[in-house]
Parts: sequence; C-alpha cells; structure tokens
Amino acid sequence: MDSVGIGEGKDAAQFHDVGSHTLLHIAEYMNGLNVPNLAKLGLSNIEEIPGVPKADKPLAYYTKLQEKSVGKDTMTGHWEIMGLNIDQPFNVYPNGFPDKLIKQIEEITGRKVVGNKPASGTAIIDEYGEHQMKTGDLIVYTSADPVLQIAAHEDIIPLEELYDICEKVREITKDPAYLIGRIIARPYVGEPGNFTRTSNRHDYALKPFSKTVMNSLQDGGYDVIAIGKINDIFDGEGVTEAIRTKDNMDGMDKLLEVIKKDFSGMSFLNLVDFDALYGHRRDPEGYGKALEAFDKRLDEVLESIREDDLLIITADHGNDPTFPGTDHTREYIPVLTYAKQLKDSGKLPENDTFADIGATIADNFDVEMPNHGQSFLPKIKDLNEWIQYRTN
Ligand SMILES: O=P(O)(O)O[C@H]1O[C@H](CO)[C@@H](O)[C@H]1O
Ligand SMILES: [Mn+2]
Ligand SMILES: [Mn+2]
Repeated sequence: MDSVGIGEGKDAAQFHDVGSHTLLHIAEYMNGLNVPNLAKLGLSNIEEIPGVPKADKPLAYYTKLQEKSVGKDTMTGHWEIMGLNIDQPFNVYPNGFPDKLIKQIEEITGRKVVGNKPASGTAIIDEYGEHQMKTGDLIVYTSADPVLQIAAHEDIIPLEELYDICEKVREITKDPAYLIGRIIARPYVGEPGNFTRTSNRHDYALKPFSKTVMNSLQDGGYDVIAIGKINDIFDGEGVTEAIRTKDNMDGMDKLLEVIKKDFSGMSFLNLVDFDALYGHRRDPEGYGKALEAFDKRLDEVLESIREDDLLIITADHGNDPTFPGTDHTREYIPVLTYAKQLKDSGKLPENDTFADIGATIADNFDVEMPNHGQSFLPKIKDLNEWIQYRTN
C-alpha cells in the first residue's frame, strides 16, 4: 500500500513531519474508515484508527516499523523492505537541476526545457501544457523526492520518443555526482485547462546499491513476480516476471491471478494510487475511499491464498493527505503478517528497520539473509507446525 503510513516516525522532526499520521488523519476526515478486513487482521491493534474496531483476536501478527534509511522516498522504502539500509541519501534538487544537465538534455533531445523546479505534477502541466503544445518543449520538474520527471503531451511528443528521452537522461545521470533516484516519464493528454495524466507513466530507477532479498530469492531458484511499479523500483534486479498494472484495482486483479497460479517464491505488489492520486494530491476523501475499495478486495485475497502462503500487508513511507505541502511524510509503516495455517496471532517487535520484512521472507525460503533486519518467524508461535505443514 504505497504511502499508507501509521504515524510520525521517531525521527519525524528531522524530516519536518512532526504530527503526520496518514491513516489516522484520513480516518478522522472520513468520520471513520470502513475497512473490515484490515480490522479483523488487526490494523487497530497496531494503533487505534477511528471506525476500525480493535480485534479481540486479530487474525494476523502485527506491528509497525520505523525506517532506518536517511530518506522517505519510494525507492528507499522498498529497498529497505528488501534488506538494504540507505545511509547515503539520494540528491534532491529544491532549486532545480544544474544548468549543465539541462543543457545536456537539450542537446541530446533537440528540444528546449521549461519548468526545471519542484512542482506538483498536475500543477506543472496546467502551467506549461499549453506552451508545450505550441513549442514541443520538454517540461522537466522535480519534487522533494530524488526524481527528475519529464511531462509530455502524448500528441506532441509521442510516447516512444518520451521513453527514449528518459532512457537517455537516465544514462547521462548515472554519474554518481547526480544520484537521482528515478527519471520518470509523465505523459498526459487533453486540452489546456483540462489535462489528465495517463497510465503510461514509466520510471527509470537506479539499480539497488547492493544485493536485495529479491536477488537472493532469484539466486535460490525461486520466482519473484513483480506487480505494478515493483519492477521499475528495483530496475528489474531480482525480478523473474514483471506484470504492469493500470491502477489499484487492476493491481488487485493481477495479484489474484498470480495467487491462483502455481509458483514457488514471492509476488510483490505495489498499489501506487494511494500515493500518486490521493496522497500527493492532498485528497483525504479519495484516499479514504481507495482504502475502503482495497479492503473490499481483501475478501478475495484472504479466500484465495493457499494454506502455505504468507501474506504481508505493509507500506513504504507516509503521505498524509491532511499535512502541509504535497510530499511524503516520515512515518512508521504498518505490518500485518497472515497465513491461513497460523492458529495464533499477536504483536511482533517494533524494530527500527523495514528490513525485518525482507529478513522474514529470506528466512521463510531459507535463502541468504540480508545484512539488516530480523526475521519475524521465530516470534510466530505455531510456526513449527506451519513449516511442517508446508514441507509435507
Ligand atoms: O506530483 P507528481 O508528479 O505526482 O509527483 C509525485 O510522483 C513522484 C514519484 O512518485 C513523487 O516524487 C512526487 O513528486
Ligand atoms: Mn511510495
Ligand atoms: Mn510518492
């Protein structure tokens, strides 16, 4: 659940995020969230969320985790979940990108650049879209995240060309001096005053700085099925199959297809709408409705998972839609760990790294453990019974 944080992290002050709480503030705004599946798994046992009854006997083992890495962006969050600790932050560009880079982009693309500042993606196309339609200039912008985004009208700069431009910009910014996490193609359509972005967005990320649990799984001969943005976030590292999605509901459809097929390993789904359509847009109502729609689809997930499947529901950072600004918030992430075979449930330790999740997965498959994180498995009481079950 991209950006579904559960309260300010211990170090929120360093990120100017004191008081942020994505789940709580959405639930307050909605006068209570209607998420019965998350409720029975134990969401309010982590921390009470308005409208979400605390389960007497939650189905899941639950906790919240503090981020260890020095960033609150998507790549940092996901990489940490898969066992890394990013102690050297990516670069951010609050005053835009250096002239030298902009000139280089103009040279290799033969197009002029406009924008070159931090902006919200919908606002920047309102500002420069009409100009782009007239001139074919590239709209380059960034945010509080380490991203270089290029917005282009699909009728003016064809998708193929936009992707090609982004690949080239990715190449020239691999120089460690830049340390830009992602180059992102942001295509849109429509007329001035009525532009909309399309699902043809494409991210070109740096490769993870070292081996992740996904690489360990792949090396161990397991499948790693990436659904949604996951393949981009890891630049394909450790991914054995990548499935693209159009939106959250399509992501849930694809997840259900994967759950029903025969494979051995991990499937990793990212639901980005929470973040992109509602968190950054500061739309608590849309966010709340999206959480409720997600929860409805959990009916099917809880039904379809097999006896030997382990389901982990979590997030990568916060994005409190009631907080000032339009950026991510440094928050704890919720963790719900469920398997049909588990007869017990309870609280897991509140550790200081998201890497506990990757460590749990590596431990589960008995592949190389990451350098960070501790597996939950020893804390899960009836695990022996479960392991016996799944190895039979
Ligand atoms: O405002 P938009 O274009 O949605 O950009 C958002 O999307 C970027 C990548 O997730 C974030 O860095 C944030 O800036
Ligand atoms: Mn994210
Ligand atoms: Mn985001």
